[in-house]
Amino acid sequence: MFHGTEILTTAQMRAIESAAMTSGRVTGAELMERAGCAVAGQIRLRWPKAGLAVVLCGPGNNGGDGYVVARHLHRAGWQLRVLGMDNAAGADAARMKAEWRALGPILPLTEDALREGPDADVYVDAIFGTGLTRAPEGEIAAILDHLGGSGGDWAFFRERLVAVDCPSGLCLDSGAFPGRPREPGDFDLRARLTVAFDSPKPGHLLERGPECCGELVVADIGLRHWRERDIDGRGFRPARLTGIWPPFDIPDARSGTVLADRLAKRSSSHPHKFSHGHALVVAGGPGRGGAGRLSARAALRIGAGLVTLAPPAEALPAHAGPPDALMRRGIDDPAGLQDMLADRRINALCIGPGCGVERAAALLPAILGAGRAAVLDADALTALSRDPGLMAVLHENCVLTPHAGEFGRVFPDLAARLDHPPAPAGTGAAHAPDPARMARFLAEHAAYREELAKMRGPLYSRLDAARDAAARSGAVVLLKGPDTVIAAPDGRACIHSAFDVPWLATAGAGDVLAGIIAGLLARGLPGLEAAATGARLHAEAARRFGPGLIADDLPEALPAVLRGMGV
Ligand SMILES: NC(=O)C1=CN([C@@H]2O[C@H](COP(=O)(O)OP(=O)(O)OC[C@H]3O[C@@H](n4cnc5c(N)ncnc54)[C@H](O)[C@@H]3O)[C@@H](O)[C@H]2O)[C@@H](O)CC1
Ligand SMILES: [K+]
Repeated sequence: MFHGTEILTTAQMRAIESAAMTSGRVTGAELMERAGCAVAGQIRLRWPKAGLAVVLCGPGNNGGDGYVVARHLHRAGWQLRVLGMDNAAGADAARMKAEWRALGPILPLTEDALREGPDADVYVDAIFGTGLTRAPEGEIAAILDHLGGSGGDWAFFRERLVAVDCPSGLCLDSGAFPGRPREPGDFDLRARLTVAFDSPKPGHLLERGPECCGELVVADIGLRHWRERDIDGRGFRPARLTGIWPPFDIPDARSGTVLADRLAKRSSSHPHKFSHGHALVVAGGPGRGGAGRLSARAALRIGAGLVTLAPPAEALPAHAGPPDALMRRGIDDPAGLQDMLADRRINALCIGPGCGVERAAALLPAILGAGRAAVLDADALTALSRDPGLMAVLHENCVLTPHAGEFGRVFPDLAARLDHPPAPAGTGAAHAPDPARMARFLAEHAAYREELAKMRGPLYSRLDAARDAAARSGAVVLLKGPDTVIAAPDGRACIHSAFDVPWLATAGAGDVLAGIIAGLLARGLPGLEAAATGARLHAEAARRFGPGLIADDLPEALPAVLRGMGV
């Protein structure tokens, strides 16, 4: 399975937490103590001199964490103003609240109380965490808007806001704010630092999450045992949702060495060019060649043993330039393609970049009919959207690489759900495991954990969309963006968050990605792994090159990336 940092949905997080507490080896109060202590520790690391902190505590366990933060900062000599609610729920949060009350007062959680006090050094947002089920309203919405800068002082709060688990109002399964537009909005809460617990959640990495969370620290609160092993030792790996290769400095990301292992295992000790596969890149007619050549160059650089570029015969002269390592062969029609595919050593195909929609539509049936690993990008996706019959021929070694627009063409209903997210009241109940189901989980955990991974948050997410698209098409779907989501038909999924390389959004970058994935497929990686590894290497090449990057630079940056990873 994939390696990288494991990501847990909020339902998985709750299940693991419940399993830990049910075991009797740790209590909810102990977990809360560890969580609050970790947040206070991170604050003290960044603000070594004790100052004034305002702690905003919501109605649930996120608020409970807030009272623990207040107590630890108080012990460290900080001045505190704690704002809380009357109706704190849950025994653990109530206990933490009472412990704080023995040390200091609790002011009402209102915008007036927040505004009345002096400016603080740190504002701790402990209003809502993984339990958010709907858009905040009334007084709490006013407080969150104020912290988001409705009073004109967003930069002031941005420097001082520390979020417990997430900025409140952010949905940790989707990275969007229920009740708000999906695009960046006025007064979105933006933290300087977010301290999450045990594992990142999808919402830390998708959509608005990375920008609004600020620096993300994932604190270990001692749940690893239950994440990796259930009480009878059979294993509770969150095997259905994993894998980021983070721009964040998450300590247990083991991606580099594991990737090296994976690629090394694909090479025999006496490598031959055919042992590294043969990729065929279908290119377009005269004047359209650049995109296909970018893909082909990338497939070569990532280590496919042989790469053949296949434009129409009349365009062969236009494709005569470097690299000389690239083979060329004209293919005019499906019969020509089938003829070429008689060579069984061609084990990975790439179609779409610069191909032209008509040509893609003509060749796609033969490409898919060959049953070999294939990347479908750009014009091939448009052709696919025009011929739903082709959807039935897709298979799990096909990788579809749509950006949002292409995704909307191929899966219009799923894209519409992303554009107009329903936010029905009470959907949160569906993603909070109830005690009876939890008991069943303890008996039949294997089936249940899969069910859990598929439970959804209050908003339809890019992760949900990619998974639904993969399940429907039977192919691996890589939904491109700064928050790329890669999903397999069986529900496995990866998120590759690369908000730190905005210069990767450049013409031709997608053609290179398609070529990298085709090259990895040729080298024998299965669809999901090829797509996720490709997304990672692609972003890493851009990161290494830096601003000023054009797509032509990406394949050339790959050797250094591979060297850096010990491949
Ligand atoms: N998962 C874990 O392992 C741990 C979780 N802890 C904390 O517990 C948090 C989750 O706690 P809870 O499940 O109590 O949930 P929250 O504290 O996030 O939310 C509190 C309650 O507010 C209600 N609510 C949700 N949306 C609302 C809205 N828009 N307006 C008004 N009320 C709303 C919900 O009914 C929920 O019960 C985590 O984010 C984390 O901070 C930690 O204490 C320690 C360990
Ligand atoms: K919070």
